[in-house]
Amino acid sequence: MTADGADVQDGDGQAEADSRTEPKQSPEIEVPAARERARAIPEAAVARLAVYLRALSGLADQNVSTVSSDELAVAAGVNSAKLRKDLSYIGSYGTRGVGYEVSVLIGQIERTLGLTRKHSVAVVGIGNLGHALANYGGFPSRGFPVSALFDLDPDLIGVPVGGIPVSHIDDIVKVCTEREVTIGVIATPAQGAQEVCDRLVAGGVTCILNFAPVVLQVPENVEVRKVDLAVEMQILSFHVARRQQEAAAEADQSAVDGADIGPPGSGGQVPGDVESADRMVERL
Ligand SMILES: NC(=O)c1ccc[n+]([C@@H]2O[C@H](COP(=O)([O-])OP(=O)(O)OC[C@H]3O[C@@H](n4cnc5c(N)ncnc54)[C@H](O)[C@@H]3O)[C@@H](O)[C@H]2O)c1
Repeated sequence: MTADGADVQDGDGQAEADSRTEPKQSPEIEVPAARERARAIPEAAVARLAVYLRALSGLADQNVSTVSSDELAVAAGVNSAKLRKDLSYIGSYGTRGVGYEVSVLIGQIERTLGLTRKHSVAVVGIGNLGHALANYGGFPSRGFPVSALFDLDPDLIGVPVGGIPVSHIDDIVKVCTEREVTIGVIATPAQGAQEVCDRLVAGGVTCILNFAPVVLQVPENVEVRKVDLAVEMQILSFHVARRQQEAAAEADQSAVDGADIGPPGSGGQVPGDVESADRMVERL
């Protein structure tokens, strides 16, 4: 894949104005600066960085060495101005006429997302959701191997799911410590989720992905993300409703505009557009 000449232009970010080339990799200076930048990255941009990483990994698999922002934006399904802005948060501006070096950008995003650290995942609650998560083959290839499963149902203990035998919840601290689990996925009912969380933390887990419909209390050094598909659907619903409102407002506006340029003698009203005229009267 080749880069287009117009790749690295000012998008929407002031940060893009000063530099056009990749900062030199100097660990002594680069690491604290990168940490500082990572703190300032908006949450939504962090989520998109993960999407760029997936697209970049696909390009690397095809031996693509450079990519333009337009090409990467298409591959990631975002607009290229947003992509350039997001990459500016991690100090990556690409090179004019060349674009971004795929391997360098992968390294930068991985460092920013903390993926250079080895992760190991435990899933707790091997019911419908836990089974699906444990059987999903996509986590190991993205750097998140599942290494432990826990439940309290005696029928499940010792049964392999996705190749890993389910351990009893009472062994959670010991097993998590031994297997150096860093991410705990809670897929138990709400009741009991806090206790599961506390036990994961006691086993050294510092990242919790919580599917249970409950707000968890954790120490300051522990990061929690709550996954709620109903919330995602509500957000989708909000966007659709907003689009419909915008479309209705536009239709109203064009009715008003149409009324202004109506045929001579019509008093500005397009014949038959009684409903729009009524709305105009309401507005007055
Ligand atoms: N966030 C979402 O979008 C979403 C979607 C689906 C389900 N969920 C939630 O995920 C959770 C699991 O749903 P499910 O359909 O898989 O339920 P499920 O009843 O099929 O499975 C729950 C499992 O947890 C085990 N369990 C119960 N208490 C436990 C404890 N203290 N320690 C260890 N294991 C325990 C049970 O034995 C069972 O195997 C529920 O809280 C549900 O509300 C969330």
